Amino acid sequence: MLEMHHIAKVYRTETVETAALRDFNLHVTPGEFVAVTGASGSGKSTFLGIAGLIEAPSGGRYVLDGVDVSQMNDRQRSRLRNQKIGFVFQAFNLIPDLNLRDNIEVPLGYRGLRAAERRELAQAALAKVGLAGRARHYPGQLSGGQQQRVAIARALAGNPPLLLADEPTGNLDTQMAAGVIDLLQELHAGGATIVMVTHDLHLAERAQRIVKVMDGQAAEVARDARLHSVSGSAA
Ligand SMILES: Nc1ncnc2c1ncn2[C@@H]1O[C@H](COP(=O)(O)OP(=O)(O)OP(=O)(O)O)[C@@H](O)[C@H]1O
Repeated sequence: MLEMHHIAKVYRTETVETAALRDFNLHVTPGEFVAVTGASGSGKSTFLGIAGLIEAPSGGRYVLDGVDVSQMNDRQRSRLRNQKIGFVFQAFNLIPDLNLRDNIEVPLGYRGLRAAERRELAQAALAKVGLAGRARHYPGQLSGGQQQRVAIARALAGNPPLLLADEPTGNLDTQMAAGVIDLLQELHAGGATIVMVTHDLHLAERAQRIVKVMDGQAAEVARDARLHSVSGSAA
């Protein structure tokens, strides 16, 4: 689904050159739920920007859902992004003046779907996240956890092969965060491929696999190490 081979990303200013990613390798297979974690400045956002086709890598090869996107220009990348990727952001990014159904329909419009089809997909996505009865409500009438569920519905409405989540519970209290992670786990159980960036190790534990970014490189976190780091037990 997502294959990164020796990805490099260098940011250059007049005086400084920063290697944000260097020899970054990651394979995510269809149906996996992967948490990407790491310290501040380790390169998580840079990874997400490249994975989400927002930025181009400086080097290496990135294959997304069978398509080599390494050499694509901005226009080609953004067209593919609409088809292949559903994004979930920390700040939900819902449009306050649109009701929930219209919020979900916006990106479906970018994909060229007709009105009746958009409506059907939006309603189905709302049902999937348990908010079918709220289609005409506005984001401001919902709790933060519910807003994030709508944002997840928006991300998955067009059935993109890959769901990318950037600190999806960062703006939520513990209980609401747990609900959002439950939902991601449900979607994963239903076959979705999910890559979630989080600095929170407890949340990362809820994923099927954890990858830690250190100094611009990805390392698998072994299961024993995970248990040890969270519970203090190597059992
Ligand atoms: N646009 C940019 N221009 C210059 N340097 C950048 C740019 N974006 C990121 N960097 C640098 O690249 C490195 C990786 O940054 P990145 O934002 O990917 O880390 P992060 O793990 O997401 O951090 P955080 O958890 O704090 O968001 C850092 O040293 C950062 O300063």
